[in-house]
Amino acid sequence: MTPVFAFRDVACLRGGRMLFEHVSFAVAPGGAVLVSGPNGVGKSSLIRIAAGLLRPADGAVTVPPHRALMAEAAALDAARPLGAALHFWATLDPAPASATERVAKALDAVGLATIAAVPVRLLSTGQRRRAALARVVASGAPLWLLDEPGNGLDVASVGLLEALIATHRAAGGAVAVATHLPIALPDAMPVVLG
Ligand SMILES: Nc1ncnc2c1ncn2[C@@H]1O[C@H](COP(=O)(O)OP(=O)(O)OP(=O)(O)O)[C@@H](O)[C@H]1O
Repeated sequence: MTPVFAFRDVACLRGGRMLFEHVSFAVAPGGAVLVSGPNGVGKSSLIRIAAGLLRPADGAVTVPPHRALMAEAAALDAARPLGAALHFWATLDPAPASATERVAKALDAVGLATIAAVPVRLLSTGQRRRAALARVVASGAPLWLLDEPGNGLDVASVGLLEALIATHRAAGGAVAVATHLPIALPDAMPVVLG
């Protein structure tokens, strides 16, 4: 198996404190990692290391060059209409389909197509989370890094999230989910911190 996403003996040091050490896993295309553990153990930090936003204190990280991160902040321009805000980022993705096509499909997939013209600042909390998910879907990235993706989502939207992850994996994509909420992630590799 050639892993698309792997940690080998990774350690994370933050604020002078060793959060975790010797974290190892390897995921093939279509695979998933489920990162769990109590508050403050370093779940978000692990995701940030995978995203390239935080340097590991030790170990080796294998990730594809193009990956999509869904974290607490949606990183969408609050003043722009939702569709335009997503389009801005989608034009930067190295994906074969056009940005316009990817954004339209992603908005449809998360059930926000009818509010594409609404400014991001007017979205509800759950809609904002689904917009962040649309950003991930539109990216076309082979690796999705999802930090607490279920936060702020209602039951139906969590089902939607699970279905989108399943579709991504069925197409050969990989995913890492850090969460303290239950999520259906069949055959995921568990990474339990703390
Ligand atoms: N920039 C920083 N500098 C120093 N320490 C930090 C920094 N960011 C986070 N930490 C600390 O690192 C620890 C782990 O934080 P992290 O957000 O990775 O945990 P988590 O497992 O995702 O927590 P939660 O479940 O509460 O979201 C916390 O104690 C936090 O205070």
